[in-house]
Amino acid sequence: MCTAATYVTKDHYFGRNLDLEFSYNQKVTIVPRNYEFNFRKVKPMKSHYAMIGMAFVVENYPLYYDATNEKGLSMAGLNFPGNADYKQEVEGIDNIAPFEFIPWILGQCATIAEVKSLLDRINLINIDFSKELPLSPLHWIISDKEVSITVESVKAGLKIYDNSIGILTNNPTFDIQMFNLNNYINITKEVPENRFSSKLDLDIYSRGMGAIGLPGDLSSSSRFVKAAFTKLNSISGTSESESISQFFHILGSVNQERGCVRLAKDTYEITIYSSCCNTDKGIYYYKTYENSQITGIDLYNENLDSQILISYPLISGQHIKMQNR
Ligand SMILES: C[C@H](CCC(=O)NCCS(=O)(=O)O)[C@H]1CC[C@H]2[C@@H]3[C@H](O)C[C@@H]4C[C@H](O)CC[C@]4(C)[C@H]3C[C@H](O)[C@]12C
Repeated sequence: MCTAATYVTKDHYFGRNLDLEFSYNQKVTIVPRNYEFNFRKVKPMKSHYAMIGMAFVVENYPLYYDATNEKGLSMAGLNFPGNADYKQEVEGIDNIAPFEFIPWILGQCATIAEVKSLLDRINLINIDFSKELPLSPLHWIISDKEVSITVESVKAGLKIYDNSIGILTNNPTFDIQMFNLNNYINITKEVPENRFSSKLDLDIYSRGMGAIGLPGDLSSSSRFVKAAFTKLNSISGTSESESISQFFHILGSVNQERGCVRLAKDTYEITIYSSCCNTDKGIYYYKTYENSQITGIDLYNENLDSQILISYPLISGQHIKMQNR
């Protein structure tokens, strides 16, 4: 499972939890403006917007999980098993493989309006990156500094939803996830009133009782509700430190701890990394399951006019600051 979120204070933030039972060798990867992007069915992109994000680099190709470009446009792919349906090639439109989708959009677009016009002539095709890295069943959240959309290629075609809450998890389809929020209309951050019965003298014996009924399990529909509630009620100061702290707390509300979701004997899904990109400043922050310290990588600290991919391996292991020695 995975969860993606957006958040605005003074700046705009975009990030995700990557939940899985194993790791590819993903790294924070910067694609400079003149790296040549090759595509299977459309013309190469020789120059484009620079971008930063998490990618598994294979044969010098960045297989992005999530990324942000220099215009602040961001995009993340999340698992969508059983629903994702990629199509056969169609002549006369842009046939893009799912692993090319993030570079295709972030390379050319600055805003969601521009993304929507590219999506008008796109066909997500069923082409594997390789035999070893076959098609991933994904759907995507794409956000500029103002708004977000969700893109789902399903049996019925390409669905584009306005994502007014800036949250995405996994199944079911986005329209159903949004409808499901109706079931939680009563949940509140406030001290609840007794609406059960005026004949009973019910007691507020604890703080937080307004949110009793907010799901706490790790299913994708429950994480959608929990992350939406946490994000929509989030308050923080506007400094970078306060903003990214709050962002990681939003993602932390739907973290997967090792041992709670078993997939097979001795195999458990965990939150492998959490990311938070300041999309205005181009700084990509991350934490990993074994490294709670926040690490940042600055897009603008690199030569963005080069042609060569830049990758930073994830720093692993805890970095504990001892205070009395
Ligand atoms: C599995 C990842 C999404 C996390 C998630 O939703 N996990 C939940 C699993 S489940 O619902 O509970 O089964 C996705 C996100 C991005 C994906 C990767 C990117 O799309 C880039 C390449 C694409 C290649 O086709 C396959 C390998 C791959 C490297 C992908 C592997 C995997 O599918 C990733 C890592």
